[in-house]
This record gives sequence, structure tokens and C-alpha cells, in this order.
Amino acid sequence: LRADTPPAMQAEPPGDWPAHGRTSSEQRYSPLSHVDRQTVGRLKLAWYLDLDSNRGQEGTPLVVNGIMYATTNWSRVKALDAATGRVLWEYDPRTPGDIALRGCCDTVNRGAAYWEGKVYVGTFDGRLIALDARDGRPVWTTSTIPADATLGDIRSYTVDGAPRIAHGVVVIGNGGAEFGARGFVSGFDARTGALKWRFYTVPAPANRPDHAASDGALSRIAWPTWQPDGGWTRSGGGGTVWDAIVYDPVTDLLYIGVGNGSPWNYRFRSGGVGDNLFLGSIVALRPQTGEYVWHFQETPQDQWDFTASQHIMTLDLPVGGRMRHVIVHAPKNGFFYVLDARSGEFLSGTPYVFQNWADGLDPVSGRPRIRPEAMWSLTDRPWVGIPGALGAHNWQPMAYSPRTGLVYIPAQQIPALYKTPARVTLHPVGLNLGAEMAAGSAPDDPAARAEAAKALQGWLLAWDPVAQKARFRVDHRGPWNGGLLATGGDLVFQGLANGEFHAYDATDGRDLFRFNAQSGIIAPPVTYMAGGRQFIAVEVGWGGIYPLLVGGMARTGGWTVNHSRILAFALDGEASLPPSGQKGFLPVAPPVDYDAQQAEAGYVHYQDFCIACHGDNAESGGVLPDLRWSGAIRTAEGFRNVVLHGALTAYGMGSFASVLDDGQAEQIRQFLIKRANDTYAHEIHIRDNAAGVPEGGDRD
Ligand SMILES: O=C(O)c1cc(C(=O)O)c2c(n1)C(=O)C(=O)c1cc(C(=O)O)[nH]c1-2
Ligand SMILES: [Ca+2]
Repeated sequence: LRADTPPAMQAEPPGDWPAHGRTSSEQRYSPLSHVDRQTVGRLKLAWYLDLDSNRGQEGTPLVVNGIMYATTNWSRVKALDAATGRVLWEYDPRTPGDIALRGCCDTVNRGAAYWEGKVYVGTFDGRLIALDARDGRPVWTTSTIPADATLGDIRSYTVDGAPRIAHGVVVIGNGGAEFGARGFVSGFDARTGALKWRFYTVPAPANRPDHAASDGALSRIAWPTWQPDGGWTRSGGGGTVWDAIVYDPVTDLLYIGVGNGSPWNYRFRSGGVGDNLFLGSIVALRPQTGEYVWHFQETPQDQWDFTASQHIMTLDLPVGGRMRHVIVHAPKNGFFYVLDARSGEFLSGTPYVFQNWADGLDPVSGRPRIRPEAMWSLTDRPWVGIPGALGAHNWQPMAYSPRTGLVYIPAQQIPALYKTPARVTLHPVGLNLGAEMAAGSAPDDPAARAEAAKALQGWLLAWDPVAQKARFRVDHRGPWNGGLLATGGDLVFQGLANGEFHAYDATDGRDLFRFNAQSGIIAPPVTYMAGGRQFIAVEVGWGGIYPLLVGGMARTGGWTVNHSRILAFALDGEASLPPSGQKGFLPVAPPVDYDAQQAEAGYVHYQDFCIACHGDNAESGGVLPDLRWSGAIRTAEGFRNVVLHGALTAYGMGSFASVLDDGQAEQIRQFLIKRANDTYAHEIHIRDNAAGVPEGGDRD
């Protein structure tokens, strides 16, 4: 059985990519078929553009009438001639560097919205800006963060998702639930930037009304699911809407994917009491008013960072013998859900990966049967969870082909160790998870490391949403690969963590095209027509949470240094990339003396405050500096200047003076010197090859 093409999809000009998921169904399917299984052998690079930031690039470029609007790291916007890559205008919102510390997962941006001659972009420091599509001049700017939301010194808000537009309302959410935040989405008048409505996803302390669209639903439905005086009243509760927001013209509803609890620790957050709505839920709202319509909670009692923020897609599928308009969703928690898009009714849910936290779902309600041992914050025993906090599928978008009837999922396995700390402290800067970060790091011993690396997996999963089962999979070298694109040429395109860009046969996963992009790819490709030719374009740039947090183990995926670009491919393209010449972070012989006791204390502070960007156990994942080889660790004063006095704030390394004193900063420095000494010989050794790059061999 094949799904019908929904009416909303037919309206879009087939040669454009005018909205985040191309159409309002967010299927990321384009009917273009010049590039197909026969012609793909002639696919070549047509143009490329070097970007001005070498950090994670997660953007979906929009293409409207031959002009590409791409957003890149630090919330920058570029308009390009989509046929040639020539820059028409650029806009830099000058996001301040210290905001990097307020986001968990790299200063990324996932894309813009286009509507009636304006380009809308959210900025990492929480602004929403409307630009004139002709010249990039700001038409209006507004703050998406209400002044009182930052009350309490731990509240932390960022914006990195793409805005969506419905009924002339621009809708945007925010990130921050790893720090202390209370989630909400806001709707602004697309013409003027005036706030039209706001919907908070978790209650206010004491069930206080916000005089917002959410008041009724929060007090009626959500408030009874929280312990009234739980730690959430100080940490915000979480529920940030940091990625998926979808307007569905078929139901005239707006669907939002609500994130995890703040902090993760459910005992601290809510005393181990209640489901904590609307955490881990899809919530349907009226786009004009923000009024609540329905919700479906995928993960009650969240303590795993199991967000429902992942890509929300609508489809028309035969269910029980009749066509239903449904939402399909593959959130972090590892279950593939099919919900009725009008009512939120649970239709089916099946694990799409190996998972160990639930004994399936209740077949009627869809509620997970959570295993008692997975409730780590209540058992006080460490829990190795699969999926872990980075999910069986993260923000990297899926795609659907109406020709094959398959949903293509960038699936992964990244186990996580969850452990209750001796004491939960809420810090004004840095992660506030209520989980022990110094519980154990990747081993240095090569054999043990290779064994641990086997658990880190990534694959392209072709999923039949009607039968709820896998049709085929394509295994990649590791997790954290790019989002997906499906085309009328029966191809599925995906960039990989190891820096390759591929086209696969949509019917069986056969590998039909491979290109060396010289840096890991996490962004989803798009396709469009310009100058009479079909292009496939993708942003290249290794980053996002996986390499930043996981660090050295994330380098098993391949290329170790970010080189950010936009690449565009076409049949008989004639461009080529210059040789990469990349050698990774070059190890510099470290100072030899350190104090072992200080270094031990420094490990704990490092894991609490530095791990989220510089990687587990002081090994960088190839995006931000590897501190073992940093000049800053050579003197106590130099290190203090960076860590406490903000010498590198403009680059995103703000001051930690509010959480670390001189002595603790010095302990971290001693730890870094120890790590440099422990690993220097090995780092040199793994470069013992002709190319002098880690892990053997130039892949040019
Ligand atoms: O809870 C939040 O507020 C929040 C925000 C974000 C974000 O804004 O990017 C991410 C996450 N959570 C998250 O859990 C996650 O795995 C994640 C990955 C990424 C990324 O861009 O690589 N962002 C985020
Ligand atoms: Ca999160």
C-alpha cells in the first residue's frame, strides 16, 4: 500500500525548497528526478562556499526562486545565487560570544523561514529577526525571551531552531533545559514582530497564571503532574521546544515537540512524583491563538533527556483498513510513534532501535512500561541506558518517500551512564543535570577503547510506518550522521560523520554515490532547480553535541577538524575542493610537571564545567580546542585569564568566575597537564603515517 500525496505538498513549486521540511508535511521529499538511479553516476560538485565559522553547521538552506537562504553557526544568514553559490548578501546578528556558555550543544542554527519577501531567523541569544529577502536588511527584531523568564540566576535561554509560519504568525521556541529553563513557544505577528501569544510547556511555581495561552491547560492538566515544591520550582522544570514545530494545514494545528526535564534528575525535580507534563510530549495548539488542543506524552517521568523535540512529520497512511492523517515521530526514546494528527490518538508504537529502558508500550494508551532499574534517580544505582541522552535519533531530520512508502531515519546508538550525584547543586553557569558527570570516562587503553567504540553505532534506517518494521539499513562508521533527503529520482541523500556525502537507492540502500567533503556532515541536504538544472546542496561542518561532549571517542567517526562549507552538486558539475591538508589538533609536547592530587580534583571540575564543549576527559571531538595542546595551560596566569577573566569571550569561551575560584581553575589546569602527559605519546604514534593525520591515512 502506498500513501497518497497530501494536498499541502502539491501546492509547493517543485523546484523550490521554500520551507524547513520543504512542505508543511515536513516529509523532506522533493519530486525532482533529473538526478536518479541511472544518472547519479554523473553527479559532481558544481560549486562550494567556504563559511566564516568552523563549528557545527546544522542548517537547512531554503531555496526560493533560484535564491538560497542559508543560516550557519552563530546565527548568521547568507543569500546566495543557488545556481552558482555567488553571495548576494550576508547578515550577521553579532551574537555575543558569552552566550555560547548558555547552550548545551554548540552555537548552531538549523534554518530560517521565508514568507512574503521576508527571511525570519532566530539568534542564539534569543532574538527573532525579520530580514528583507532582497538585501538582508533587518525589518524588525524582537526578543523571544520574556524578561521574567530569566528570573533566578540559573535560567538560561538560547534559540537555534528554525521558526515556522502559520496564518501570518511566526512561531519559535528555545533551548536551555540542561541549564535551568522553563520551556515555551511564542507566536509573533510576521509583519510587525508584535507578540501574539505564548504557550508555556510546564507550570509556573505555585501554579501561578502567566496570563498566557497556556494558563488553562497548565493548571487543569499539567500542574497535578508535578510535586508542588519539587526542585523544578527553582530550576524551571524544562520542557524547552528547541527544534520541532510544525504547522499542518490539513488539521489547521500547530504541533510542538517538548523537551526534557530540568534538571534531568526526577527525584530532585519532582520528588519522584508525577508524570511532569508536558515534558517529552507532542502538544497540538491553535496557530492563531496558541490555545491547547491535545497532547500525547511519549516519556513520562523523564530522567534520560528523552526529548520529544525530534522531527515531526505528517503522512496519510492506511491504518486498520482506512486512510488516516497521522503524525509519525521517532524521538530520542527509541520508539516509532504513529498518532492521529487531528486528535493525538495513539495508533501504534514500536521500538525502531535496540532499547533497554521500557518493556514496550501499553497497546491502548501508548504509555511506556518503564523498567524500575531505568529509574536511576530513584534507585540510586547507576544506569547504562540505551538509548542514552543523545537519543536513538536526535535533531537530524528524517525523510519520507511517497514512492517507496518508507521513512528514512538517521538512527544511532550512544549508550549513556546515568548516576545520581552525592548532592545536587544548581550552578549559575554550566550544566545543571542533577547527574554525576565524573562517574567514568572513556578508557585510554587502545584495546579497551576499541571495545567501547563498538557500542557507538550509526545507520540509515528505512522504516515502514504501516507495518512498523525495518525494511533495510545502511551501517555507517559511527553515530551522529547527517539528516536525510528523499527524491523523486528514488534516491536518499545523506552526509556522514566521517566526512562523506552519499546517495543511496531509496528501495534497497545500495550505495550509488560518494564524495569526500573533508569534514563531518550533520546537516540535512536539500534539492532544488536553478538555471534549468537540479542541484543537491548540503552544509558541511562537524559539530553539535556529540563531538563536543563525547570528545575523543566521537573521533572514531572520521575527520577530526571542522572545515565548514556549503556544497552544491549537479549532473556534470565542474568544481572540486582544494586538498584538505588537515592534520587534526596537532599535539604539542606538554609541560612535564603536575600535581597528581590537584589533577584528581581538577578532573571533577572539568567534567562539571568543561566537558560539554571540550569533550570527555579532556579529549576534544574535533570542533573546539583540544585543551591538552592549548597554549593556555602553560601558565597559571594565562589559564586564569581565559577561564576566569574571559580573555576569549568573543570566541565563545566566556568566564566561569561565578562557579570556579582561582584554586579550582588551577586544579583543572593540573588535570589538563596530566591528561596531556598521559596521552601525548599515543597521539604522536597514531599520526605515524604518510599523511600525518590521526587514525591512519589521508582520505582526499
Ligand atoms: O533541552 C534543551 O533545551 C536542549 C536544547 C538543545 C539545543 O538547543 O540545541 C539540544 C538539546 N536539548 C538536546 O537534548 C540535544 O540532544 C541536542 C543536540 C543538539 C545539537 O544541536 O546537536 N542540540 C540539542
Ligand atoms: Ca535536552
